[in-house]
Amino acid sequence: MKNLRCGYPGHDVLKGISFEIQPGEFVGILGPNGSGKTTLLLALSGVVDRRVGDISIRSMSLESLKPKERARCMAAVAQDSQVRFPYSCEEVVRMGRYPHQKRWQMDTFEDEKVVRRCLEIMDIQDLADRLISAMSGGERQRVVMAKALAQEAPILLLDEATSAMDIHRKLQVFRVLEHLNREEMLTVLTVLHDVNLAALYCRRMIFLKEGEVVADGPTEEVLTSEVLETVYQTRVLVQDIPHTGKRQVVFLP
Ligand SMILES: Nc1ncnc2c1ncn2[C@@H]1O[C@H](COP(=O)(O)OP(=O)(O)OP(=O)(O)O)[C@@H](O)[C@H]1O
Repeated sequence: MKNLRCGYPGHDVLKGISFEIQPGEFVGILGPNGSGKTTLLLALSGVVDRRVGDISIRSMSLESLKPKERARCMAAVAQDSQVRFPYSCEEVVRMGRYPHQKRWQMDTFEDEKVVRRCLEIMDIQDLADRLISAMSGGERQRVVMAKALAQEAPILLLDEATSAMDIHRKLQVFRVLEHLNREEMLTVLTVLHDVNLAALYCRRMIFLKEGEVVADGPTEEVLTSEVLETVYQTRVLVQDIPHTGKRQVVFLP
């Protein structure tokens, strides 16, 4: 992403953002409400048009990719992934295979295998026949995550994709993502409000404020009280936790 300016009619949200992400990185995008995190992911997915600047993926400009090619490159989970029709959970996960299929093509053995695997790794086999419209928020998020993984794209964009899950489920999902990231080179770019969850799994963090990057680097370098107090205007205590080797943040009242 090079010098990207974009936003909505009448106002630019991102004010000249540049960064490069290498295959196999696990990156957290953090920042206050309205700082432009969702807009950044929407620009990367090609939903919000850029006004100035360039976005390229594997040396190809985003605009040169056809929708199905984009979907084979990147899978995305939106902040509020509502599925308004009464599809079963399995049908929703199956939709993730669409970018790999030709028109009118029946599901192949490979499609079936991938759908089974994604139901299993998101631990939703028991929900397979349930209607997505009749699921809890956290259950629905696991289904939508399974659908994104079924796309088998090398890049995964997540926008608060685990926000409705309990802590056990959040950690379970992030452990799966970490495994796919390390073993299969899945590149993960995730918007998160939970700084401590990000600190456990993201090896790089990009902090946005008012549409600009205020810090970008390895987690151990940018997750500091100075950066957090600048970004969130809140006093914090940053600690390195023994046994885990991870850094965690306490927000002070
Ligand atoms: N469809 C839209 N039309 C006009 N303005 C929008 C639209 N969507 C978002 N905005 C505005 O753009 C700015 C950035 O929004 P964005 O959703 O990218 O922020 P965010 O960092 O993801 O926030 P949050 O943490 O609350 O999800 C905000 O000021 C918001 O009000």
